[in-house]
Amino acid sequence: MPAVQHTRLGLWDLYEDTSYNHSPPREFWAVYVHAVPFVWRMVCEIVSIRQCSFLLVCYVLVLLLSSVVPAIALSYSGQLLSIVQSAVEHRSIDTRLLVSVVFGTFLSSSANHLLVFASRQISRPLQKRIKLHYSVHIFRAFVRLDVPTFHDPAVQRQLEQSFPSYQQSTMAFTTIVVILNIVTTAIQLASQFFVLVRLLRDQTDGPLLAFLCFLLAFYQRPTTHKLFLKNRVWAATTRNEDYLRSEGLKQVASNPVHRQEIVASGIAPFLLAQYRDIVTRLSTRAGDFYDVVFDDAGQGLFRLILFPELLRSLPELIFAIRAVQQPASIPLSLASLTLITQTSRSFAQTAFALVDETDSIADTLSKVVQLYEVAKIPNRVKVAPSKNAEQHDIDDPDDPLLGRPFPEDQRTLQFGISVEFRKVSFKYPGSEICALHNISFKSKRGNSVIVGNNGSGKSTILKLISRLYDPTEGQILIDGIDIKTIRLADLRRSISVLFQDYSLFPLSIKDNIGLDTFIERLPDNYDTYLDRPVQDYYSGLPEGSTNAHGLPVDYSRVREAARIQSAESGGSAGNRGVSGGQMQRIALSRTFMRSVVSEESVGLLLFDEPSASLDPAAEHDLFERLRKLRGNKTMIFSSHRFGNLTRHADLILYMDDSKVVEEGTHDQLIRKNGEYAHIWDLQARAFL
Ligand SMILES: Nc1ncnc2c1ncn2[C@@H]1O[C@H](COP(=O)(O)OP(=O)(O)OP(=O)(O)O)[C@@H](O)[C@H]1O
Repeated sequence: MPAVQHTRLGLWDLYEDTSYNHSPPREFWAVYVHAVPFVWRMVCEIVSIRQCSFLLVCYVLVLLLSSVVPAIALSYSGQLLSIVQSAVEHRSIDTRLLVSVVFGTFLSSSANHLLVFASRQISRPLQKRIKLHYSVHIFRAFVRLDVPTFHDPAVQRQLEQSFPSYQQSTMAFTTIVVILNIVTTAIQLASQFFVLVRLLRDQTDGPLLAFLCFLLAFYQRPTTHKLFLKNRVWAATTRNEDYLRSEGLKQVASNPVHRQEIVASGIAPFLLAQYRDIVTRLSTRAGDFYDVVFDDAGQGLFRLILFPELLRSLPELIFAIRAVQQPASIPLSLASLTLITQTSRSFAQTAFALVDETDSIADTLSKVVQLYEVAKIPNRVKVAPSKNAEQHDIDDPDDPLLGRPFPEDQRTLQFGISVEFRKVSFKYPGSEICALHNISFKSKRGNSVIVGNNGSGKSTILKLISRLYDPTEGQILIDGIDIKTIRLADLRRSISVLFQDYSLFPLSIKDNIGLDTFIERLPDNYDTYLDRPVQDYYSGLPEGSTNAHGLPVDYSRVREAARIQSAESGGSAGNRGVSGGQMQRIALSRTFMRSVVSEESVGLLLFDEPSASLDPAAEHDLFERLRKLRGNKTMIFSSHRFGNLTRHADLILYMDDSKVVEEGTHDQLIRKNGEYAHIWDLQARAFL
């Protein structure tokens, strides 16, 4: 029975599923073994990128060459010291040997510089190509997710952790570098070990010292907090009201969306007082989760800082002790002692580097695994196997051919699509409240309107028809076919929808698919960006302050030169001077364009409050256009307004509290004299 362990860390509650906790050695090796196929896949992908195989081979060669240079240099400096020692002892010098050693030292140092230069020159284009390739991989990982999956906080967190900086993702290249570093450091270590053994061959304590350095360095790894072991499953949350409020207030103060409210209501001093109060109350307890975890990990510090230092001085220490114990066994000259300590130290440093890298590779490897695993997060909205249709082998849930083709005859779409709800109930993910409760209706081809109070479930019906979510219970039929069995791409192609909470993309109006007269008045017409997807950058001096030379800081000239709009000229933050109603018209145009351009493939149009932000003339115009556009297509509206829309509707659903309470045409519902008739009466009276 898997157990969840609860720990309090400061203000935070940590919940850990202990069934994932393994002993450290198993944990350590599992990361490596699990990562092998993923790394192999990554290397294959990199090699298949244009020119990357050539660059990669050059890069590997350069690194391999660089890894043996330190041993060669070490061997030359050893020989140099021997020459000095024999010169001191015998008062003579072998000039030819000296020249060749000096020349060799010069050559090895030049080779080192040259190789460092070459590796930089090769790594830049290699890194850029790999980065471009993986930016497409990451884009796909994001764009393929459906609504409930994407909005799941756990999935959001995984995406954040796997792609902390979307544009800057150099993960794959870093992995290659880390792996190659391990290989080259191991070669360095082996070659230096060889030089060391050769140099210390005649010393009684030489091999012992070398062995000791190697062993100690290998076991001396930095400690990791157990939470950051790669296979653990945990979540941390805080319920501290003060902390939540302080974070909320910080966002209120920093997010541009709230500025208008803060200024207009003059609440800045109130917010400040509130924030100051809370921060004083929280004092040092306030902190994000990772701050608390690192405070908790403090005890590893002694081992981390003190011990490596001790280890680095170990050669000198041992030799000093040996000198006291057995003066006859230690090297006699200072030159020999220097040679031994220098070589041992260089060896130990390389060994340390190897240990550090083995630790970082575990981290890197698990990121490679994440890079591929995140791209496979299963979507919640799945195509179900249908009884009558031929099913594909469900190996790839993203296969666009999965499911039943719809419609079987494309020509039928021009006559519209029927929609039927059978005992449908629905709760939004993570919500306990029923947004729809046991709803049944049949909207035949034609024009239906869903009306009702705020929060009664109108928008939710449209979201279920477009299969953003699946019902918690019950069944939805599209032209008599279970919606879950229909091929998703076909379903989406045949439905065009305008949501109440529509969003316009941070792209040009053209890209948003726009068609309206006010666009001509915008400075760049259709090319006007609604919201700039790229931020402008400014130097750190605040506008209106004075710099160190006493000059007032004014950005207007650089702004003008760079053609950057300031907030005053109406556009650096938020949308570029487009009103709410105009935004809605752009969104409507998008829906219209889809229906006009792909007239044959769209059979169902869904409109959620399409005229909420429109002026009366624009609203009239909208319904005129809809009438012309509609032909025989099915249209389903959700609306608060009763009027022409409901009067001519083939079916009206009146909703209250997640249920359909009345159903019929306008005349039928008026005759019934229920809720619909009551509201109609209220709205009509407002015009008397
Ligand atoms: N994403 C969501 N997560 C959780 N609950 C939601 C979500 N969206 C809507 N709800 C809840 O579902 C219920 C129905 O909402 P819905 O948006 O369908 O109502 P509506 O009739 O369209 O309202 P309105 O007239 O205000 O647009 C409401 O109680 C709402 O709070």
